[in-house]
Amino acid sequence: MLTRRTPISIAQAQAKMAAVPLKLTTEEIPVTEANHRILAKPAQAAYDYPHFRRSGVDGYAILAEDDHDFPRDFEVVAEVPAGAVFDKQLQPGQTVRIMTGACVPDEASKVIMIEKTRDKGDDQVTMMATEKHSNITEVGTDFAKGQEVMAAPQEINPGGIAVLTAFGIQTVTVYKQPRIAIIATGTELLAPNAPIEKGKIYNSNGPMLKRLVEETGGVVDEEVQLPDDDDQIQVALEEAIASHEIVITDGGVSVGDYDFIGDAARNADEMLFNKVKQRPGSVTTAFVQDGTLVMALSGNPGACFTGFYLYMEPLIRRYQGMDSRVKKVTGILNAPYTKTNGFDRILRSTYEQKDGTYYVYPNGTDRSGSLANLQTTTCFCTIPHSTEPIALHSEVETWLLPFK
Ligand SMILES: Nc1nc2c(c(=O)[nH]1)N[C@H]1C(S)=C(S)[C@@H](COP(=O)(O)OP(=O)(O)OC[C@H]3O[C@@H](n4cnc5c(N)ncnc54)[C@H](O)[C@@H]3O)O[C@H]1N2
Ligand code: MOO
Repeated sequence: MLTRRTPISIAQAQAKMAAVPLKLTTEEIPVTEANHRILAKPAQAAYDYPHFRRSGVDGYAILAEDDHDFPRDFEVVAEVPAGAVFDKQLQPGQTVRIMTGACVPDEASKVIMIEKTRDKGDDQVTMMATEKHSNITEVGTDFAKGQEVMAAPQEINPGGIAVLTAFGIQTVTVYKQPRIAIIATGTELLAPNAPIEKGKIYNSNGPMLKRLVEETGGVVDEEVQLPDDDDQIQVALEEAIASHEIVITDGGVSVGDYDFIGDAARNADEMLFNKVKQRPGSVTTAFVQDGTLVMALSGNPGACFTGFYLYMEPLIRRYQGMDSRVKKVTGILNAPYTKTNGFDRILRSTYEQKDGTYYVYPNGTDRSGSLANLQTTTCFCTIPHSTEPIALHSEVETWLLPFK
């Protein structure tokens, strides 16, 4: 029997996803493994940085009282390489030869660069001229002791790893990444190494979804491909739900004889939606079962890609205390689009930004079943449902995609 579905708007579907309660948990991990993880607890400076007066050049440190009447001769009383400390007191007429990164004696006011000096031998050096700047980085120039060096939540990047490491911080508290299972369904799906056959296709959505999840900060620890077999799908779904925060299914969500995911949605603890007023991806379905969110994306590649960004990306980000990275802006439609639509249509597009305005270009086909433009799409734009074609240069809601 054909099951009737009640479609809701994209905004309503997104609101339902945003209202799903999530249990955010944290873990402590080594800083060296924290790249792209989301910091959950801010980090503080345990000491001033730098914590000693640091020479910015290779040269000679001098006292303020000697900083006049150049050229001028000095007695070189020590050499201070990086890592060493001059443990005496610099006297008038004396200098220490000091290297970049080395600790400048407290009493010195300036470091004269080597290029401005002449070595006279016998521990004597002539400084030819003074310097405009001290060439010394004072204590606490980067961070003062107790200052927040990294606020939370934020994504740690290689630069952030340097900041944390500079304070000897070895572990950080980050949000746990949601564990996600991907179940691709379809008897037409071939094994990756099988020869191509008439009527069959490779599971191109599976690897795409895995990378989309990973780029968003989730962990895919189960990836299965199943034929359209109700029993097999039910068993896989139950097992995946029992051990994951999120399960993504792909395909088999329409009303065909072999589309079994819709039944699981209707029988679930909570059905969020099983049809959205959008193209592509009107069949997109979401439900909660035993506390696990199941997102059923369309098998059609264009719809699968679109559905991920509209519904999955914000959820995976929220699991890590962060907002979606899909940036919503107003764009100007820079190519005609004459089709009328009963549902809002999300066009895979590209954009350019000129003088603060986003110009949006539909990126070839808008067909749900096409994957031709997935590599080159950089944004979506929404063509609102309407019985009239949308005019060229209309303002359109535009969704800039991350990683593009
Ligand atoms: N009678 C109706 N038929 C259809 C309706 C409808 O309302 N009534 N909706 C259409 C719309 S709209 C869409 S979208 C699709 C959705 O289909 P499913 O999500 O159930 O997906 P499948 O039927 O399994 O496959 C659709 C298409 O995608 C290909 N596919 C599936 N899995 C993959 C994969 N892992 N990698 C690449 N391609 C995949 C599959 O071979 C089909 O060509 O239903 C319409 N039908
Ligand atoms: O929902 Mo389908 O992807 O709209 O063609």
